[in-house]
Amino acid sequence: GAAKYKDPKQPLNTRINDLLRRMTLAEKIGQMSQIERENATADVMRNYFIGSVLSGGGSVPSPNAAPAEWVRMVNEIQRGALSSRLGIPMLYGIDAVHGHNNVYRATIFPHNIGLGCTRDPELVQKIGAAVALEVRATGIPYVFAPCIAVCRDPRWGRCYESFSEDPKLVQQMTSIISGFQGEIPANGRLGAPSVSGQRNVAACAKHYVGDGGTTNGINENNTVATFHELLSIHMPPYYNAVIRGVSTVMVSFSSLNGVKMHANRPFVTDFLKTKLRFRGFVISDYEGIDRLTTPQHADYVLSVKLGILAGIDMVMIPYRYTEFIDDLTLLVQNGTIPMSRIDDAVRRILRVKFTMGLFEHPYADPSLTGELGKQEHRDLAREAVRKSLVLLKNGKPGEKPLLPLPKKAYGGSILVAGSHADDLGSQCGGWTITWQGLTGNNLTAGTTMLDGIKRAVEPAIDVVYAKNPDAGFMQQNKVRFDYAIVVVGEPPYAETFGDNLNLTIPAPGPDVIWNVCGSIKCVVVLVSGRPLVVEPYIGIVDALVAAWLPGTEGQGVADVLFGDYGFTGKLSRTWFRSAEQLPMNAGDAHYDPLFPFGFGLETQPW
Ligand SMILES: OC[C@@H]1[C@@H](O)[C@H](O)[C@@H](O)c2nc(CNc3ccccc3)cn21
Repeated sequence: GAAKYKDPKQPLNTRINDLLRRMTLAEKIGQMSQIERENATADVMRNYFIGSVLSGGGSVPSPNAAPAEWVRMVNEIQRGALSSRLGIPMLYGIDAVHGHNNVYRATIFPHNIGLGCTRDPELVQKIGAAVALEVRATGIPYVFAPCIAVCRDPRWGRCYESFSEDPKLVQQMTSIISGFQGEIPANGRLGAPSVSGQRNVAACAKHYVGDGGTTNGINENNTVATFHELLSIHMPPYYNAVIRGVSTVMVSFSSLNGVKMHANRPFVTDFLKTKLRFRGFVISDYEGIDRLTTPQHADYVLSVKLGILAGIDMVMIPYRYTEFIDDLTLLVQNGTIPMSRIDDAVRRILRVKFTMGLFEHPYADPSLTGELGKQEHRDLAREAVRKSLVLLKNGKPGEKPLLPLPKKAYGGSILVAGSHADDLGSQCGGWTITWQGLTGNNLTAGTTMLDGIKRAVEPAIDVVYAKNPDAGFMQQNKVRFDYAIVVVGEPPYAETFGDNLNLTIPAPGPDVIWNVCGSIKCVVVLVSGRPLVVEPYIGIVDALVAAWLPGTEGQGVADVLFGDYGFTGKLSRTWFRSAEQLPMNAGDAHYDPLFPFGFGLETQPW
């Protein structure tokens, strides 16, 4: 009859063993290779037995491609993979780190720093489930998310990808894994990968381990920590991820006490695989093994040897896949890498593919294309925006609170000022449509905060928008406006481009605050991937709101500013006074924040 591995009624391990014993070394090494989609022709897939394909940030079939075009592309690559001798389906992975963020018209949710402020793990689980549907709408079954970093220094360019500085809060937010993958089955085996069905996706807990603890927050740098500090700060979210059946774990570019994680066998193999009993597969980061040497790729045979022997099972080799395959083949044939290591890697990869039903459902489900950007998901994102906002000041001493704002301004007009009030790209931040993100309003479908404000106020109210009002404008209009909403913040950035040692509000934000708030009543809304230096302005503003990176559903900000909902958000990380204090986290001996971890004023809805 049919080969046992093709029979879904066979026990999982029977299928794995039956397939593994049939595989040549080339087919095994092919399964361990993940290449960039632009190289993934049907011929390459078939001839190199490629097991996985990725979209790097911004890698799309065409600009503003519709779901149907994504489906066609993914299916075409899959056809190539299935035409190989054993017909092992390929696994397509993409970064869906705050919605399906590479895809035009996808719902973009608040980045993780804002989700941490909601203190709502159930909401975050629903977000995972919604994102899974939007990812499946494009025929993709695997996401490089969630980032479960515990960011300990906001000078790190990726701090917004971290739910919190507090490991317990990050542990709670691993609920997103159960949203992505579905809940583990009652009889599930601890550490076994678990994807419930074809409306779920395989997830990836990243970046293992200590990515959020590097010195001065320098991206991809060195985390100095005792074993106790590591286990009490950076490791806890991985316990929860493994218990929740996370299918994959991505290794961090960073080092731990001087040892590169991509070459760290004691942690990748002995701790994660043996001690924590993780039974999914470990994937490298993008050219992560190349970066084991300085300069990167200086000794690729050594890189391959160290990475694979450390316990990496699948290697993200976007372009140099033939070199990887040749070098690994050589290392196995000359006995440097035992076949048992290769077999462990392939078993783990096959376990994920069999468990998630990829052999039975290798192609996209075209009935799901309508899930992308669905209004129901946008409403969920709008709720998340509302709950992510943190109210840091409301009313000057001895004065009544400014928020919630009245929807009818007595003088008939309000001022909205600042670059970030009408900039969809900036309110989404990095990892949106492109790797680094974009400014402006043409990148995708969404609602700016200005749009939201205009919809929230009474029709008769005149909303005047001035991106960068100078002192003259304010002088001429001193009595015209009842109050102003000033929206300023950071430009979009990702990874190392976001590393920043001073954390001040970029120009012309401070000038806008001085000009507007020095003249009329104002609420400042800060759009940023982390706390910034605000102490100099605290006295002059009437109210201050941290909005983080809210995503496409900007009207969630107006919902709370105008009292349809109350402020409930609580800081997911310490708000420092100046960068000279950093790193400074709750629990530290010297703790002198402007606003402490957990702080957040509340308002009642009208
Ligand atoms: O996009 C794949 C991975 C991502 O999952 C990791 O979290 C992140 O560390 C990561 N960095 C790169 C390298 N940068 C890059 C991004 C987009 C296109 C090309 C290179 C790729 N990736």
